[in-house]
Amino acid sequence: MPSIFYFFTEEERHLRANDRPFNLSYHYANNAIKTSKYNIFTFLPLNLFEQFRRLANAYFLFLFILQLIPQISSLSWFTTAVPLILVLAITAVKDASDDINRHKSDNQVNNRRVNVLIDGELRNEKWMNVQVGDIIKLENNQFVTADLLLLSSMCCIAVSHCLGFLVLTMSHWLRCEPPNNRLDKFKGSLTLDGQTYALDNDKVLLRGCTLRNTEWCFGLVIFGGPDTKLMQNSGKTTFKRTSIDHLMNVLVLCIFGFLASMCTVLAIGNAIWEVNEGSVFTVFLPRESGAGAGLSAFLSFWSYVIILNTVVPISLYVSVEIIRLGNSFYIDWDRKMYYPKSDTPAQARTTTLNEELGQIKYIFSDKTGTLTQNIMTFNKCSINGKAYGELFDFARQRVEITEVRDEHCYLILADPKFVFHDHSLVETVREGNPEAQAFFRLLALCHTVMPEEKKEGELFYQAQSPDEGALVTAARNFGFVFRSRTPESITVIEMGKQVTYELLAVLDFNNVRKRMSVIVSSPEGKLTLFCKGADTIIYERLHPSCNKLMEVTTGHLNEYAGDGLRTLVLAYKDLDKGYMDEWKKRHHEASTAIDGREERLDELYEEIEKDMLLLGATAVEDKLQEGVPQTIEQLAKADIKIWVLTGDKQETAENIGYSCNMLREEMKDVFIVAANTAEGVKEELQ
Ligand SMILES: Nc1ncnc2c1ncn2[C@@H]1O[C@H](COP(=O)(O)OP(=O)(O)OP(=O)(O)O)[C@@H](O)[C@H]1O
Ligand SMILES: [Mg+2]
Repeated sequence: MPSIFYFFTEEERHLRANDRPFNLSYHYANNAIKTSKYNIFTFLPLNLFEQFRRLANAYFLFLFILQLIPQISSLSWFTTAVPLILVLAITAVKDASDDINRHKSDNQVNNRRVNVLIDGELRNEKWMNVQVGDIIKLENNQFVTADLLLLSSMCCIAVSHCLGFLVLTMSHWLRCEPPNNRLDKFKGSLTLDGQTYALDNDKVLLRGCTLRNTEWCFGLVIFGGPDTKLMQNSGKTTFKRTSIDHLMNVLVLCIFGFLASMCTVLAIGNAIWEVNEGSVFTVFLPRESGAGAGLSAFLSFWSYVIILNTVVPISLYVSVEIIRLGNSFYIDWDRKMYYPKSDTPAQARTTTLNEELGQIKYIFSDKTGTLTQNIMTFNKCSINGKAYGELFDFARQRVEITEVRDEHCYLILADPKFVFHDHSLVETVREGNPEAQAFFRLLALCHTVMPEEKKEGELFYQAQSPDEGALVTAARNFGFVFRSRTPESITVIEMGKQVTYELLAVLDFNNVRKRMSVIVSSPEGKLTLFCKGADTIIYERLHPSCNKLMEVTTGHLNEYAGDGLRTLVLAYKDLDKGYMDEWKKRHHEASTAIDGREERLDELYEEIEKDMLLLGATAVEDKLQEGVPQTIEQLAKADIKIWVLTGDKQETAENIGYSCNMLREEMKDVFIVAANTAEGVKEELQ
């Protein structure tokens, strides 16, 4: 391939694993990074240039130049030069020390070591010497060196479809998109022995991440150093201006105008004086005799600029900055903004925006984890039309509390911290109620949790979403212990008996689908699809025979939502072998398709996730964080409008809104905007 490509903007990246000469011909950036701005030689000119881009400095420089002209200045040059040089020097020292720190951190990162596969053996190389196309080996808890295509790993965690180790002599060819800053998208393809495989976001590890729960992995470097998504995202920070800055700029400009007009008037006066009286005053300013009145007026215009320069309050900028700096110290020191539990003081991250704090009109907040604790507890459930969980009497007080702990010998591996306030459910499961068992089997199978069993009998769950963690833990304590998973199977201990299910497909969750499913085959060969998701979504996809059960369950769901609990609906469907085989084939085709992959998969999911049978619903509680209602009340008093983002069911969201004082009783008609398009929303608002 011609190296001419280098001169054009890259349109598509081509590379081959472990073929340095080939990859080098494209002149891709290697893995060294540079965040520093200057080196020894460029420091002085670049830094001065940057400093003089600030209005105050440029203004003083201009005055200084005027003062150097003897015909204009009656003041000596050092009156401006000394303060200017002082300011420049202090800033330069600060910039230099910042840049030295950047150099240090660059060096530290660039000199990290990683194992690179070169000529068939692993060599310990510096990060900066890693090239695009190299195969590197990462170990647990190591930082990911560059943007990698995951080739193989011990314990595939996020990646269920590993590509298998690239045999190095095989003819292969990798094409992918050029470097960009989209963290959530990656498109590429791998041609191996004439077969093309699609590569997507799931198969790349990005620089800046850390490898976890994985003994080792091999990855192929796709983007290095400045081309990595991390570096592509670290753009220049824009300088933010507050409204006071704007006002100050306008005022200073007006004062400049005033100065200019004053000098003009004085210069005209000077010209008139000279015509009438002659140039007697020139003892102060050395001027050649015989110069015309016009020239003299022009020169004296600039003299007045120097003499009257104090009307321009350029030091205002400096003073305001000092005030803000002091202000930010007060914020950092504020005892009332200190949270002792986690030892967190308030922190003024930027010193330029302090006064804007008093001008806040809107607060945009996330719900889960920001307003709430993000500690989910499985509280209630409805199985086949019967509700279990805390029982309340009319006065809404607990009447019967029986805690479910691992007092039963069959509950091996139970989580000792789990409590559930209703004993009848344990009895129901133990008696072998098929729906209750299917309910917990579903919870044990349909999720993306990773188990970790460090010691025999000590099981930990690592859940990306805490809701799922709570549900799987619940199943575990009711006798359906999710024990381990591989990309092809899930092992569950059901009422003390170990059962391994073959995992045929995972229909992932995303916030458009609002549901997730798994298709598993039991050891007896029975094929089942288990699905859990938002009630509205699942209800649309149920078999008509569930109508009655649906009504009862809806009643329970409304009750749960009324208590502000997060609900999920569970459903299942038995599949027959012939259909599944055929579906699986189409699924494989769709998942390796290069264009329209997502749409095709969605269609297939839609096709199989229908006519399901309802099992029940779960209710998970996520308590509000301490002080949230009080804080929101205070904010509301200050007339600050608050927007909260959540994916919860509408009733749940409303109830949480009430419980955290976002919505108050007197706000009688909460109105709902339910449109899906920008236009629709506008119309409804009107
Ligand atoms: N792991 C999951 N499996 C199946 N369905 C889920 C899962 N997580 C959430 N859902 C459903 O999808 C809906 C949207 O969830 P999503 O996670 O997108 O919301 P969110 O924006 O994270 O909201 P929140 O911040 O309140 O969690 C939820 O109301 C729930 O019904
Ligand atoms: Mg969520």
